[in-house]
Amino acid sequence: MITFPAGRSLRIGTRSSPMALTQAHTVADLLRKEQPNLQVELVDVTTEADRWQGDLSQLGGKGLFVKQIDVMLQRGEVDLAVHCMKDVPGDTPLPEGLVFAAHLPRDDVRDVLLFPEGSTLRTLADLPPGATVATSAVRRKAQVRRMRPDLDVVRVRGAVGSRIDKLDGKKDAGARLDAMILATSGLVRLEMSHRGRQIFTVDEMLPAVGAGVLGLECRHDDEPVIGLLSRLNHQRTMTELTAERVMLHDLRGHCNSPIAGHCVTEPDGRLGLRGMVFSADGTTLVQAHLRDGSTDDPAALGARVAAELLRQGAREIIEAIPH
Ligand SMILES: NCc1[nH]cc(CCC(=O)O)c1CC(=O)O
Repeated sequence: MITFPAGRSLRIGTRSSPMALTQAHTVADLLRKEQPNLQVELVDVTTEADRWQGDLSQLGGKGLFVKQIDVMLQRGEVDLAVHCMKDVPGDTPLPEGLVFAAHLPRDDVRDVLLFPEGSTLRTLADLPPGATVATSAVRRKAQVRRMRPDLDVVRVRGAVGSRIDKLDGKKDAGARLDAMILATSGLVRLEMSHRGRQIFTVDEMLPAVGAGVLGLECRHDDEPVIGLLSRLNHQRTMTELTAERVMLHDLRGHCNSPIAGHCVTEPDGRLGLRGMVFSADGTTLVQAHLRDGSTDDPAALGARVAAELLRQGAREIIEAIPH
């Protein structure tokens, strides 16, 4: 076993949003538990995507949140990046020389509905016809439209905390929002889970590929860091994530693709993977669910589900969405 050199400090590159900082601190704490006298340093990175206030797809997609930190990692300016796997693009290979050395145990994958502070509403069904629901993900928009075609789904951007401020009318007065959809895991990380009302089941709203998974990325030749990180790896999460990401890759989803994918280890020990591809308005949808995957070869399951979705016309649906 390669031990981490005494005296070397580990630099974690992180965005300065509250959620990114919480995630970086969580990883720093886990690493210090593995190696009690480890020096960990957080290096703040403000990405172009953090500064951009417009539609992310115009800037090049949400992959930009990870790209800038990846460049610093390649240059050796930081040693470790903590990425939400949901934000790691599936249609492009990992940047040269970088590797995910570990994935933490998956958090809650489900999406959750919030209402403005003080509202007595509890579920999507409580909203009056034509009410406004905010979300930035086409995947969520399409699935809301399936449950409530009468609702007006509008885009919202920014860090989770500032989105909630918008919902509460504390920002952008005028753009009244009646409800908002966010990731449960994000709310939990920000200690705001008390704001969640209806948690959607995965049947109601299939999660994004990689939802709730944090990936720890480093240089592929940085053996001391790889050795340290690999002690934090959660095998089941890694296996399920592999099936989902192979599916995403085979679908060649672009950053704005309305693709959902969720893999679970079934009680019988087999892998089950469900995938969905939606048109932007949610009116067209293809789906596949295979439950006979082997944990020894999650990639094969991902490829089979992707092939089934493509057979049903997924390519045409994906290409029809502007990107
Ligand atoms: N797109 C932003 C983003 N990236 C990861 C999460 C939450 C954590 C996760 O699902 O991994 C969020 C916030 C949200 O979607 O509400």
